[in-house]
Amino acid sequence: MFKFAGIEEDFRAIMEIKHHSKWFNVQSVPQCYTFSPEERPGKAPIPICKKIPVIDLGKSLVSSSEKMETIKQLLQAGQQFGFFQVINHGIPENVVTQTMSTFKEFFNMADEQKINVPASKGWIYTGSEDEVKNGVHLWRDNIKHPCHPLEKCMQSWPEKPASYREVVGTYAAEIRKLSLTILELICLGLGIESGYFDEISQVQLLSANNYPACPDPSLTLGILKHLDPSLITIIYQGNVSGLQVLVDGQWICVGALPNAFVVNIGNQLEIISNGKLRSAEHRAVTNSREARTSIAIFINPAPNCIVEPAKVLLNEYNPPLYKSILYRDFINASKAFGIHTDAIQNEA
Ligand SMILES: O=C(O)CCC(=O)C(=O)O
Ligand SMILES: [Fe+2]
Repeated sequence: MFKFAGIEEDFRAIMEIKHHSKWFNVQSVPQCYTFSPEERPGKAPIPICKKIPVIDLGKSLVSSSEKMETIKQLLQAGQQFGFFQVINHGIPENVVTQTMSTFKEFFNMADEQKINVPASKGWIYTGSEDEVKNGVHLWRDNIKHPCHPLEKCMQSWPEKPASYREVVGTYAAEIRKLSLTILELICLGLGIESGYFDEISQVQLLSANNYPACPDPSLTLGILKHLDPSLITIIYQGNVSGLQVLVDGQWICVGALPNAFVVNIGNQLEIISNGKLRSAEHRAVTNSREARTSIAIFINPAPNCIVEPAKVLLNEYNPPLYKSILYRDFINASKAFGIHTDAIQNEA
């Protein structure tokens, strides 16, 4: 009995260290996670905004007049908020729930299984300890990797959890179909020739986030205010809200609706629409009650695509408001993917 008492104690001590070694297991927000008063969310409550349109995509299949109505709603939402939600989108609920469970399982794995060498692996895991913006750590862990074409990238995805490749592959394929449907409806609404986006939307990048519960959400952020460098981004946030959008200088919160996807206009679609659709600044905040998982899929142009206002939208009264730019140059100049910008472009 005496012989093992010490060992047991050591074991307990090791378990304690392991338990506390999770960066978010703290009683208060450490200084290195505290954003400046200008950047932090603060204590003022930001209620869920009921005005962000929830668009029933199923209706667009019913008749051509319903389709025209859906297109009108998409364009209005893209102009006014740069954000909308879609329901009745045709993606089976079990595909979405399995994908969320797989990511939760992934983020719960021990760090040794997640840390990797991005250049050789084809996926990038960034734990909060390694992610610093404006000198402050983000309150999130993140994984990024390309997800189209599947046959090219899937074999380089994480091997654990065992279901990762199959489940996330199915999800990515469903999101691809949905994003092409939305882009085609927007295309029709803008009066651009059908199929314009098929060619220009060949890169698809997945970015999943884990935002643990936080002892003081007023001080820190999951993601700082930013614009997406995509055509569109499709986000699933489950039933925990935390996404906020800046509309007319005010932060508003996007409600978490069951089985709905949040869609936002990225700055490449703003350019192509010559400013008719807007890309709105947004951020992710934390909460003190529960962890939040979100899955964002960016639909992007290929690095060698020239992005410019669509020619049919331009005339003497509507001059181009944006210069033509090679997507690679845009990404390199904006450093939209931070230190991983090169790795992500090479892998795409
Ligand atoms: O977690 C979210 O809801 C926001 C994700 C996001 O804005 C991004 O990944 O660019
Ligand atoms: Fe974003």
